[in-house]
Amino acid sequence: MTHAVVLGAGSWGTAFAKVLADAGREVVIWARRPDVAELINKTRTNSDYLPDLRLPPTVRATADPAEAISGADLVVLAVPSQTLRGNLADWAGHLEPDSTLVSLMKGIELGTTKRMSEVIVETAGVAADRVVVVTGPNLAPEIADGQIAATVVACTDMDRATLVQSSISTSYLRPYTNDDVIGCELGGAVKNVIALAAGIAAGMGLGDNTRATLITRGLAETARLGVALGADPLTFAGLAGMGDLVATCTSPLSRNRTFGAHLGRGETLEQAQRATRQTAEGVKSCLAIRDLSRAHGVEMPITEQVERICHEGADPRAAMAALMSRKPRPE
Ligand SMILES: NC(=O)C1=CN([C@@H]2O[C@H](COP(=O)(O)OP(=O)(O)OC[C@H]3O[C@@H](n4cnc5c(N)ncnc54)[C@H](O)[C@@H]3O)[C@@H](O)[C@H]2O)C=CC1
Ligand SMILES: O=C(CO)COP(=O)(O)O
Repeated sequence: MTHAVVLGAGSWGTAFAKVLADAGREVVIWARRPDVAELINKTRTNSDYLPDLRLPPTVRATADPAEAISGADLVVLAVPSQTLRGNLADWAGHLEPDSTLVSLMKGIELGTTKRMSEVIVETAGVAADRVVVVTGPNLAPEIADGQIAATVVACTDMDRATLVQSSISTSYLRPYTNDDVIGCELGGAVKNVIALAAGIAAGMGLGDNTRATLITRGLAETARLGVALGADPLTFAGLAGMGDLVATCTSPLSRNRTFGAHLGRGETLEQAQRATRQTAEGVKSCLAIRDLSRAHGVEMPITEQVERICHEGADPRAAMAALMSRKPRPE
C-alpha cells in the first residue's frame, strides 16, 4: 500500500498532512528534529507550530527521510524555499519511479532566480510533468482548524493535477486544477513580498486605503512579471493571485505581514528576525524577484522598495515617499 509523505514538519507541512489524512490518505511526515517526530507520534500534536491541532491516527512521523520516502506515491515538499535544493539533493535517491512531487513552497531561489518547480526538476532529475504546485489563500492555522478555503493544484499534466486534487479534497478545502504552473508559482512567491509591504505600511500606522493600494498595485507588478515569463495574466485574478494576496496582506496570521509590521515600526532586519520565528519567505525572495524583474526589464517598484528596506537599511518612510514620487502614468 502506498502512502503520501510530507517532507517538512513546520506549519504548512503539518496542516497539509492533516488535509491529506482527512481526504483518506495514509501520511508519513518527515521532521528534521527527531524530538518533533516523537512528539507527533506520541501526542498527535506539533505544539511549536500548531498548538491547537490534533492529527488523525493515519498520520505518523519519522526523522528518517529514506524510511519516509520509500514506497510513497505522493511526495510533498514543505521546507523553506532556500533550503529546498540542498534537502532534495539528499532525498532524490529515495524517490519511487513515477511518484508525484508536490511543491508547497512560495519562494524564488536566491542566486539562480528559479521557481521551486524548476529547482525540483533540476535537483531530483524528474520530468516537469511530475511536479505539481499547490498554492492559494491557505493560512496554515485556519486550514488546520478546518475553516473553509480553496486552493489551486497546478501541473502541466492535467491527469496528475486531478490525482492530487482528489488526494486533498475535503469538506473544508476545495482544490481547483490549473495548467499555468508559472503564474501560480509567481503569484505565491510575489504575494509574500507585497505582504511585507502591507505589514510595513500597517507598522507605520497607515490604514486601509494604503493596504488596498499596495494589494492592487502589487498585483499589477506581479502580473507584469508573470506575463514576461510566459504566465497567463488571468491566473493572477484567481486564487493563486488575488486570493492569496488578499489573505496574506490582511491577516495577522501571515508571517510575512507580521515581519513587515516589525520593520514598519522601525525595527532592523535582525530585530524583526529575533521577534518572529517561522519562515517569512518574502524577506529572501524579494532579492531574487527584484533580480528576476531586472533581468526581464519589468518594473516592480513595490518589490524594489521592500528589498531596499529589508537589505539596504532604507527607512520605510523614505521608501514610501519614493513610491509616491514616481513619474505619473496611466493605470
Ligand atoms: N504556513 C503557511 O500558512 C503556508 C506556508 N506556505 C509555504 O510553505 C513553505 C514552508 O513553510 P512553513 O511550513 O509555513 O514554514 P515553517 O517555518 O513553519 O516550517 C519550516 C520547516 O522547515 C524546517 N526547516 C528549516 N530549515 C530547514 C533545513 N535547512 N532543512 C530542512 N528543513 C528545514 C523547519 O524545521 C520546519 O519544520 C514556505 O515556502 C511557505 O511560504 C504555503 C502556504 C501556507
Ligand atoms: O502563504 C500563506 C497563506 O496562503 C502563508 O503566508 P505567510 O507565509 O506570510 O504566513
